Amino acid sequence: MTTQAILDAIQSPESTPADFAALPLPESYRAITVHKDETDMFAGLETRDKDPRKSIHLDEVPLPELGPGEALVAVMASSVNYNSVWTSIFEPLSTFGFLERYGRLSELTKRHDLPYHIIGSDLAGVVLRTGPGVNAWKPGDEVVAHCLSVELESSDGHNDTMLDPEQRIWGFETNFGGLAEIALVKSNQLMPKPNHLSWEEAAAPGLVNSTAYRQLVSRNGAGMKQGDNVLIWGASGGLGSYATQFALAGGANPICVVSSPQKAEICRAMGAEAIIDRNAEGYRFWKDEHEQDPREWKRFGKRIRELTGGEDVDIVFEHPGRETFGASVYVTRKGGTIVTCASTSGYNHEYDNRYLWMSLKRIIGSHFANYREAWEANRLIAKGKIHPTLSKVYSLEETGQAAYDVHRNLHQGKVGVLCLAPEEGLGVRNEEMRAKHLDAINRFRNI
Ligand SMILES: C/C=C/C(=O)SCCNC(=O)CCNC(=O)[C@H](O)C(C)(C)COP(=O)(O)OP(=O)(O)OC[C@H]1O[C@@H](n2cnc3c(N)ncnc32)[C@H](O)[C@@H]1OP(=O)(O)O
Ligand SMILES: NC(=O)C1=CN([C@@H]2O[C@H](COP(=O)(O)OP(=O)(O)OC[C@H]3O[C@@H](n4cnc5c(N)ncnc54)[C@H](OP(=O)(O)O)[C@@H]3O)[C@@H](O)[C@H]2O)C=CC1
Repeated sequence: MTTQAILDAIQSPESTPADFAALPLPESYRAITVHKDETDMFAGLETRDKDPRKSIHLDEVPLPELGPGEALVAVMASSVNYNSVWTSIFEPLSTFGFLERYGRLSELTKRHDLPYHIIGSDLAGVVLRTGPGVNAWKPGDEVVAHCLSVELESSDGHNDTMLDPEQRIWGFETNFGGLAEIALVKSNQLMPKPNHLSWEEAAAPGLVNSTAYRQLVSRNGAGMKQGDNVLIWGASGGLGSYATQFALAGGANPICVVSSPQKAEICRAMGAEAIIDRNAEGYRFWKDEHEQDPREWKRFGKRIRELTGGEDVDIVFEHPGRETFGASVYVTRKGGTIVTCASTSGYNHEYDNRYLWMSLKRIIGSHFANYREAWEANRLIAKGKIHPTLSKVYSLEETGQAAYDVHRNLHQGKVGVLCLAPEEGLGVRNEEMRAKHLDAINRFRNI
């Protein structure tokens, strides 16, 4: 049995749930992996010189056993997230440590502790099989998957599932991720595929859209409201391209920071007016490796005031980390919020705490999203209120190059990967709705 029969079933409009349930599953499938015995391959190199094209492999792997509460999904398309870049350069830690720790939890989780890690935290595809206890989904359902994996055996996670002590990011801290022809997920990761999008468009928003939603919109994050000035770093990147859309759709005023005129143009096309090209304006927040330059924070703050008519920002949408964090804390208005979900440029942040406490500012840590937040973020995509920001699409074989592009900041928005889908543009079920939003859906394409 090969994956071709699965693809044929997905592409036939006649296929029924019973047909999918009756499809024999293949014993193995193709998947993007990193290898445990290569964990030290980049030892001694600078972060920027660690090349994902060298560590990322396309392997034939055995199909994992399906457990209770789980689903096997035929993956039509996936996307590259920065977490896959981290995995591929083995920073800040090798993800094999996460798999080993997960493997110690139970007989079933032992499946994840393997000498290879199938990576990827997004997918759009079709449910093939569900395990015992799964009633909400059935074979043949067209789905996307969010990347929150939780056990929920402790009371701690029952207010907000992100607080579960066994909270993990699927395809980063668990195995059997989405950059593959078949993926293993918990059924409470599944959500309906937006029917006006192709497979690769539907697979693009998931992780970053959900993260930006919690970080910026949800009461668990900054709780953005109408009229807020929101400073968005990397506003045309993965997270930022969704944060910018949420700010605009929610009646806030995004101040978009980017690093080229081309990226500024993308933000303008999304509807943003206040844009800062950090390259053109040459901000140097650090004088050297050890000392920041508060005059540069002030110059940046003045520029923001010019763009807002004299106002400071209510919210900073932070993720670059060490390089920008001091400036982010400085430019936030009295009582405002810096909400952070990452530290791309370094996780040891420094800022002048006087500007935080004397001006009653708050720093909020935010990480991915709970199921409800991911569902709400996906619903906005399905309703055409927020759009995918897919720029370029690669084949599964080219995933190393796709990850390299993201690592070297050569990409725009999101980068897609075709898994089982033989070409782009398949899987659209609602052409009428698509036609209404076509320009917005294609805004990031091929730039
Ligand atoms: C959705 C997409 C997201 C992204 O893209 S995010 C970006 C990518 N992600 C990352 O870069 C994060 C990668 N992860 C990490 O770097 C590490 O993952 C953490 C630093 C977050 C955690 O480090 P660790 O060593 O795994 O965890 P510990 O909590 O330090 O646990 C080690 C031991 O320390 C004990 N411990 C924890 N807190 C305390 C405490 N407050 N007092 C005393 N001990 C403590 C624990 O229990 C455990 O112990 P025991 O080894 O025996 O199990
Ligand atoms: N905790 C969580 O749940 C999540 C965390 N993340 C993390 O967030 C980070 C960003 O992810 P994502 O948006 O997908 O990545 P992208 O690379 O797609 O976008 C990030 C953008 O940030 C800007 N940027 C990068 N470095 C700097 C810097 N030193 N100073 C200022 N701006 C910078 C760049 O834009 P420009 O050059 O135009 O300024 C870049 O395009 C990653 O570290 C990722 O692991 C991502 C998703 C979820």
